[in-house]
Amino acid sequence: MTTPVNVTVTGAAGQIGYALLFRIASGALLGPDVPVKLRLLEIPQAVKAAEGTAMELDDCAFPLLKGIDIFDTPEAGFDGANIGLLVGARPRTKGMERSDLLAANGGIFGPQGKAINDKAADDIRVLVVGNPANTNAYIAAASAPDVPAERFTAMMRLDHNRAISQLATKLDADVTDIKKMTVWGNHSADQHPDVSFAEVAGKPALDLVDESWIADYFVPTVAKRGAAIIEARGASSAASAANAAIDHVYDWINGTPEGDWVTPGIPSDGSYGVPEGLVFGFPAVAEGGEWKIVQGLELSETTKAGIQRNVDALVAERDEIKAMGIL
Ligand SMILES: NC(=O)c1ccc[n+]([C@@H]2O[C@H](COP(=O)([O-])OP(=O)(O)OC[C@H]3O[C@@H](n4cnc5c(N)ncnc54)[C@H](O)[C@@H]3O)[C@@H](O)[C@H]2O)c1
Ligand SMILES: O=C(O)C[C@H](O)C(=O)O
Repeated sequence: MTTPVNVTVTGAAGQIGYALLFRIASGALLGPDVPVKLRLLEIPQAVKAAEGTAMELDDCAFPLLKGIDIFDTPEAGFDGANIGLLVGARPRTKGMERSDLLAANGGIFGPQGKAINDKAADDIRVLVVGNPANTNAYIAAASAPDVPAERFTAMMRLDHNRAISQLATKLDADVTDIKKMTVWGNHSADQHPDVSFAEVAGKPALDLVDESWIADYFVPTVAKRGAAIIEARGASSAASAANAAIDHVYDWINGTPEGDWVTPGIPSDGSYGVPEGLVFGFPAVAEGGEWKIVQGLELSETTKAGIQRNVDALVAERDEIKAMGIL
């Protein structure tokens, strides 16, 4: 039998964890022939709830699920991990400044990065979902000097999927007709959703929608969708976030379809003027388990400005965590 892949999920007892674990166990993360072992990492107070979720996973009798273990230290949770889904994070609570949020998450993603460095399998691939996802991924990567930085990624796929859905709705098109969508930058309201290169059933999207719709509806709707979901549900997105995490990892491992690209948050190699190392949403294809940034795109002034806005925001976060001595 194929050796099971060890998948560590942090924040396993949270709402994204609950939407994610059953899909991983069903084979959606890696494919219908790949057995998995789940390693659930939680804080001690939430271990009991994680045990409840594990009982439910058992009760599904998933053919591909070959084991579930629950841990409350990163060293144990990431021991032998092939895939790490870093979902658990410190949410912003009332009265908390942005710097407090960065400091609290630095205290989570620094030690988790170190544990990945020391304990994970050589082929470890990490997706950070917990916010602020791009900077948390940066902190984890910087805390794992022995792991290639490009193995640390942040989730921009939810923004990418939201952008596809908005364009499809506007044009009454099928989502599968939309290719080459891009969301540059940070998973925050600063992000720059970009239809410049998108195609709809083979036609340039820019020939089908006008500039005012893009600027006044599309960009703010996609960028503020997370807040709109919170407003409507009274809780942040969970199933759509879990779905995007599945899409990101599935494509990373199995490759992106020919003639299309997706948006992962990946450490910059300096492409498009983004400072090296910043974890940034880029148009990218996956081949042989590696993300490759799509090169040679001719950027409009609007796209260049959107990229710069995100660079400035992420550089500010990076400088802030360095000033706080987190790295
Ligand atoms: N990148 C994205 O697109 C995206 C989308 C939606 C949500 N998010 C973020 O994902 C994160 C999780 O969301 P949720 O709705 O599941 O939150 P949640 O509060 O329901 O669950 C978070 C879980 O993480 C656990 N946790 C906290 N610190 C931990 C640690 N050090 N180690 C292990 N587990 C820890 C908590 O005990 C809790 O069970 C949040 O930061 C949220 O903002 C990101
Ligand atoms: O958790 C949030 O603040 C929102 C989330 O990142 C989302 O985009 O849905």
